Amino acid sequence: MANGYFGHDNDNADDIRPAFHIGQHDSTRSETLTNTQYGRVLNSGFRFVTTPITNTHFHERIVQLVSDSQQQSGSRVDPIVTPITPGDTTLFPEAYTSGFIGQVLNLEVDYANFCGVRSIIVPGPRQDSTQAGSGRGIAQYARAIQEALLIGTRVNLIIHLPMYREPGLEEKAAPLSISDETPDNLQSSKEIDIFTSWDSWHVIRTVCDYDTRLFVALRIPRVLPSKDLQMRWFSEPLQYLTYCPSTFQTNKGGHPSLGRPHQELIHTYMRLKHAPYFLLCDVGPELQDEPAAEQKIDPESTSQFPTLEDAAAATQPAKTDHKVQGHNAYLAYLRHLERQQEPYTELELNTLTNFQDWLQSPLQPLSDNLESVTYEVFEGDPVKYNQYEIAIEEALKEWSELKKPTSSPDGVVIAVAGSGRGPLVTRALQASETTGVPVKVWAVEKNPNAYVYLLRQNQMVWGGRVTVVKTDMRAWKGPVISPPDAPVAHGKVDILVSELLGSFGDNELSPECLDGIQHVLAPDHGISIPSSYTAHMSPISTPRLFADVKNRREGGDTNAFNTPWVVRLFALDFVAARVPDHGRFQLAWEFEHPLPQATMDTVALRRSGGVVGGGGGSMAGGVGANDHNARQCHLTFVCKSRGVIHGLAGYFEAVLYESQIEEDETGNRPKVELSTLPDMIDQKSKDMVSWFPIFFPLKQPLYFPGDSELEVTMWRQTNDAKVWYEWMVEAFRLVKNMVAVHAQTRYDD
Ligand SMILES: C[S@@+](CC[C@H](N)C(=O)[O-])C[C@H]1O[C@@H](n2cnc3c(N)ncnc32)[C@H](O)[C@@H]1O
Repeated sequence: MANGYFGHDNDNADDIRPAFHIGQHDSTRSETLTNTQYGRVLNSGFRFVTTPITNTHFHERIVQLVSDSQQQSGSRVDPIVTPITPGDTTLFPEAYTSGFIGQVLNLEVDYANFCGVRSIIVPGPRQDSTQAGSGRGIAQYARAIQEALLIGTRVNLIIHLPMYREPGLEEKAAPLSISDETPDNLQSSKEIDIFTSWDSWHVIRTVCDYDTRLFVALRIPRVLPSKDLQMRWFSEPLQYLTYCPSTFQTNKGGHPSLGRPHQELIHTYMRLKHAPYFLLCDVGPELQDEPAAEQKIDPESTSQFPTLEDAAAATQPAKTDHKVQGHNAYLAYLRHLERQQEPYTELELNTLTNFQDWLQSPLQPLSDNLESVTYEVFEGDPVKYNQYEIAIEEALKEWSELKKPTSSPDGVVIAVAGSGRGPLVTRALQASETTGVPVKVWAVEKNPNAYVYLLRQNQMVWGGRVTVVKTDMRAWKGPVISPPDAPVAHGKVDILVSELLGSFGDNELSPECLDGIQHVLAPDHGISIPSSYTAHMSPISTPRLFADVKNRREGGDTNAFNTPWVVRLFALDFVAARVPDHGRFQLAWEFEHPLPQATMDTVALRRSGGVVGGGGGSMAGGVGANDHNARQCHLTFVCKSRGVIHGLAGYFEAVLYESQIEEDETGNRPKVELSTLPDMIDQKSKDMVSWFPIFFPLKQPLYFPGDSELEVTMWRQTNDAKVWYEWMVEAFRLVKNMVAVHAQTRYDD
């Protein structure tokens, strides 16, 4: 059948794709479904269905109450709503599907909570706070949701909101009172501000203090907004994507379908680890032939609650009902899209999806001794090691071409500083074999357990070609070059290979360790792989991570907001625009190795206490021997759309080796590099997963208006005993001749 989405697909059955959970909602439904009706909906292919908590009887009762109260002129006291009666609802504890609620939230939430309901979809506000005259309404709405979360202690509240307010398409509901009506002149603006609906959500969740039981059901419009709004919603806790028939277009075969932008949006959103469910609204099946449950229970019998048996009997299906449910074209189309989803790659299946937005404390390989299994995880990513091997190969080739001297008569002396279980040692030996340049390899490691492993590797794999040394690299005197029976003499190293990099480059103290071993490097021709590394950052909106960090702090981790977390950032919105001179990702600072001799001489002088007055010693009270590794940056990010940030995403790049011979037509020398920057990783080290980004959280989310500048100041602070980061973000907006300022300051120790 052409374009009917029934066909078999030829995909590989082993491919695993994101699964679509598709439910059904009927906006005209006023009663809980009977078992038969429920079965019918499930039989037509839906996985779940919504039910109202209360019925029209309840709604009419409330409207009447409001109207009576308004007629009592001068009355400023709210009418008292009597409790829900059996006539007000067809939801009983044995029915437990999710549902829409209307007015009088607390009563309904409380009752639903009693019935065992776990998810309640609450219609969102019909106007947004940024629309004139609506601010108070949103505040009240948010306050009501906050209270409902307290009352419904086990339910998730899911606020149904449009992605943006499509002009003329907003639902028109009968207002409860005259004061709820909006004057026409407030609705007639021709300008479309697409962020107003998100603004309302932001107010609601802020009032609810980022409660982790608060979610969004996002109504998808027929015309999608710009990508920045799509990504803003992507970063929010999405529970449902709701689609009405009006969202779909009709294809040539007369069947509902979605255009390319919609397909791309679904593709993006469905890569989330906790992907949203689909809710198809008002697409059938028709269930009118089944008598409504309400008709079987006398709405006036408010004094007598039916027994569970009576209620169950009243909702039994009619025995004569044999109507077969038809094919649902909307559902079939979504199933078709499900089959079109890209299968997960090996990398996504095994690593990336599991780690999405999962906060990890950064490793401290200098102060802690890593376990074998941690090394095994490192070794699972070949990309990093391939890049190192290429860098060593290039260095050896050029060593030979430039006829550089070697520190040993046996060949180029390579020391792998911080060898772990030895993967870089293996790569160094391979590079020597590939290039034919002889090498003498030393493996230096301070972890006593990894040292045992290295000794075994040397016996079993490297054929005794490596000298293994157990020491802190900063205390190593260099390769022993004297014969066993002569007084000990130390030689130099030609190529110092290390991998001490953290997610922000320098955060695992690579600069401090490499400074400490630099004295073994051959002074004139010795090189370091890596030769330099840089830290980069971008301000981000990550409401879920903010809630996670907040919960950790409330759970007793008092340093949760002072910790830079390692995390595979995924559900995030990069709020900064890409504009000339102010990129989305900006360079914070750089480290280079080896350091110039003059710097090393100053460090030595300070350490020996030889610098007195004028420049010696740090403000922190030490001798200042590590002051040269302090850094500071002040960066300006431009934000076109308004939003909120929850922290800074940190990345790094490293130059492993830069050619000393070749130059391209623009005078640049070819480099072997690593990068974790989202816009560079594919070019420099595709598929590398050894490092996830780092997240520097803010203690309070920082809201900024449209056309703002975010100014980020960060420090790498150091005294003689430790290294730490401090960070601060300010938002500026130019208002005629005035400057509006918000500020945040955070630090880590
Ligand atoms: C990130 S791991 C890398 C290990 C290995 N090169 C790899 O790629 O699998 C860093 C290693 O450096 C070692 N290390 C860190 N600081 C050191 C120091 N000051 N002296 C010696 N080893 C050190 C750690 O014990 C750890 O084995």
